[in-house]
Amino acid sequence: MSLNIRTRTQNVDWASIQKELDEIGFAKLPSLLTIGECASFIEFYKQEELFRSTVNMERYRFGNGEYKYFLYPLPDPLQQLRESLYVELAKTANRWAGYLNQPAQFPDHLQDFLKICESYGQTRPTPLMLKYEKGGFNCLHQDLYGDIFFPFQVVFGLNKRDHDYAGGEFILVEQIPRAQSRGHVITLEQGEALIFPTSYRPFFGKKGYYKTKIRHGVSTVTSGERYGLGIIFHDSK
Ligand SMILES: O=C(O)CCC(=O)C(=O)O
Ligand SMILES: [Fe+2]
Repeated sequence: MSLNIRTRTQNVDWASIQKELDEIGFAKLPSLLTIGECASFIEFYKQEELFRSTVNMERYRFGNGEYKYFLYPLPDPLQQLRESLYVELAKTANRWAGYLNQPAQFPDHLQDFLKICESYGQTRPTPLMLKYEKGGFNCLHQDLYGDIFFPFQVVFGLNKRDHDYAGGEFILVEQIPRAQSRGHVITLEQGEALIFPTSYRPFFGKKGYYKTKIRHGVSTVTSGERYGLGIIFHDSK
């Protein structure tokens, strides 16, 4: 039997992930979800009662595709992922705040961070699922839903690249002050995830650390259907 998701998350080599996050700002997680778990998330997508809203991306000119925000209570595997990933990433978030001479502001556990969100009127759940068909894409954006935001988010690939779909690479664009922007293209295998900055990262330059603004998106899906699971830690207004 496979270990529960919380234990699998704890067993990741976080020291090397932390190092990668410090060096390049983003890091891939090894497959945390089994193929069966990916399939059950794709099944969730059809169950309207699990979601609080559905967004047609074309309508808002966000891209071409559809996404749905989950309702509370989140499905158990998602709750486990959100809580256990938060514990590790809060360490990085506080370290990054230190690089930028800000106080450590992220509590050790998700439930305490969500209390801070609540005090700012951010109470609606933000974890989401996204679906793109041929021709689908997601414009470069940031997912900020109020004054409070957690500096990392995580996205999981739920189906098999170059089998269930083609194209649809994940894109990060880093806006470097007084310089040209840098793009990163990341492919996700089924069950793999990417940790990336929600808004900015501390970048070590000649005069110490400064912030580079980071936006993310998805390139055009050229065939098939691509499903993703996005874990955002701050709640929304
Ligand atoms: O579909 C994707 O991979 C993009 C996900 C995304 O924008 C998010 O998780 O915030
Ligand atoms: Fe996003």
